[in-house]
Amino acid sequence: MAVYTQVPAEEIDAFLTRYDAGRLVSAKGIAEGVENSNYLLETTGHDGALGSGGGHRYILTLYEKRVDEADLPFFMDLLDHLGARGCLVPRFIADREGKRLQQLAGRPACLIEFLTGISVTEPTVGQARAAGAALGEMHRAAEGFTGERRNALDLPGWHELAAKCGEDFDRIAPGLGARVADELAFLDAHWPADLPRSVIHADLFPDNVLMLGDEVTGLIDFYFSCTDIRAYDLAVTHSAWSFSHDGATCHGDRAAALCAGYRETHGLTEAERAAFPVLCRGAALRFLLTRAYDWINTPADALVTRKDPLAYLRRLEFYASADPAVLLGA
Ligand SMILES: Nc1ncnc2c1ncn2[C@@H]1O[C@H](COP(=O)(O)OP(=O)(O)OP(=O)(O)O)[C@@H](O)[C@H]1O
Ligand SMILES: N[C@@H](CCO)C(=O)O
Repeated sequence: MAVYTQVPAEEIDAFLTRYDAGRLVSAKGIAEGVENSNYLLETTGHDGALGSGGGHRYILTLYEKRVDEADLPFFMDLLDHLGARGCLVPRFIADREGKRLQQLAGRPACLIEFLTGISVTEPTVGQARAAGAALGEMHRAAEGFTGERRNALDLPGWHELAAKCGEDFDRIAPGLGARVADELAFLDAHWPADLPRSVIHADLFPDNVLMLGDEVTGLIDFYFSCTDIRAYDLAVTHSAWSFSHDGATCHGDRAAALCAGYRETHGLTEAERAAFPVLCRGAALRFLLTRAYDWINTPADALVTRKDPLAYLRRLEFYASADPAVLLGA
């Protein structure tokens, strides 16, 4: 459950009066997600009347722990850029004075366009292909975007996170601290330096892709987007779409379809293909580390469901021993 900040309905209704969005009909806290507080709002629409197909929908997001308010203009500009180039991404909605960033219940808050679709929990091969194609389209559309944001969760950032977890790693699994230290040393020695960089999503998990059947209807949750190695985005997506939830099984057909979809809309250079296994190891370590940090620092009885760091240790071990040709499926 991720509603960290409870906002009374009257307060949301009063907040909406800043916009041409109508009056509040319903507000429901959204259980999915771990980072921010999200509400699904239904309103009467700006004419004050319920449309025949029901009300108008919006997402209300209150920014919590990892999103820095100073980064929000970067995310807003990026989504404007991508949306203007045909990507199905949600726009931040401006109030009557043109303001998109607000304060609500003491937190930075934004009203966001609602996109239809559902996030799949067990992607099919067709859905993995569509996700890969959507990632490639996003990378194409991002060309020419001039905004820059450092990836706080890059290799130096992983070192910092690992240092913060320290001795507590071994409370999650005996030997985990030593394994993380070994992997960091490997990545220090092998992380590629000269691959093409661009703005990347950096968290394109199935829960951040809205779909209807095999069709992508929206890419959401750009709050980790940043400037980094472009093919690292495909590695993150590979780690998120190709495995069983516990990370014990890699579904080669899904992985191959994801990469084929990406090739259809973007493609990889020879250097990106050669570096892909290392990029996948980095992606697996990134999510292992953030999950381990949250595991250690979130009380077991907190409202939010902690995600299993070991599901990413298993992915890491898979990537560390996989045949490179198998990873890309061709
Ligand atoms: N623009 C949108 N249109 C429709 N649904 C949305 C939209 N934005 C968010 N949602 C819904 O809210 C849920 C949580 O949103 P989001 O993934 O942004 O939250 P988060 O707390 O940042 O999560 P995460 O743990 O993935 O970082 C999504 O899974 C989706 O169901
Ligand atoms: N997608 C991340 C959570 C958001 O950082 C995970 O599954 O660990």
